[in-house]
Amino acid sequence: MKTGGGSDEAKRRAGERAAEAVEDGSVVGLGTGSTTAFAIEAIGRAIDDGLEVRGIPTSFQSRQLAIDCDIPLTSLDEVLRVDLAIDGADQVSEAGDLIKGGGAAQTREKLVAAAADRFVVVADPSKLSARLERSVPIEVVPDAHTVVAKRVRELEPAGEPTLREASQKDGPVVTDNGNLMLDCEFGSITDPETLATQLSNVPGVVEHGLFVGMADAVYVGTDDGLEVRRFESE
Ligand SMILES: O=C[C@H](O)[C@H](O)[C@H](O)COP(=O)(O)O
Repeated sequence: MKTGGGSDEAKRRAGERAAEAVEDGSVVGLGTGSTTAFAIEAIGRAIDDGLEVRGIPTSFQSRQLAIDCDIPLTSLDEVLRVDLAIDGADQVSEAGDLIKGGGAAQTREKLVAAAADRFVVVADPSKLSARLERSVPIEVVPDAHTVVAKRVRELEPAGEPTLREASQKDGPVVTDNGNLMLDCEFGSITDPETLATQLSNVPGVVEHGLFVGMADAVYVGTDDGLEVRRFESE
């Protein structure tokens, strides 16, 4: 599993606090990554104690973990809405915008977050930044990776794309959806909303990792506490 930079204790605090917000009888979106894993495990323990929920996983990883935790699963084909989606982030700006996709899961994560009444992000302080400035992960259909990379270089502001290479396989990372990943460096992103629209408009882009105006709250765990930042999602 990909792991973020923060301490496990900080991640655990954020994840477990988010799990406390899951209500009996609800449908919960199960995000991907090392921070959300703490929330999924806590939901599993609550189910052992009688909580009734159904989960919608956002990746192979979160599905497997949910199965291990005996969380009953459903899908967006079976339910019309998600009550609460819980997910991690690679970077969180002061405005509450996110960069996601460090684990190549942003496409299903965005689907589930967009279907949710409430979207809670779990993070540790290493994820916080005044502006978004990490590279933006973009899932592309395999035939399109060269032309999408060219279009990204031609954007204003221009991005510098790198095809994500697998670490224990020759060749590229292949996503859960059978696609490839471009990590695109834009420097400090001054207008995430415009960049998000530009990227969505490039043919061959399946989904990018900019989540603009989507988070309702960010739970930031630390080694000895927790800060809750609330936002008005669009
Ligand atoms: O594709 C992966 C997801 O967007 C993750 O939620 C994100 O990378 C954060 O993961 P972690 O909690 O392990 O830092």
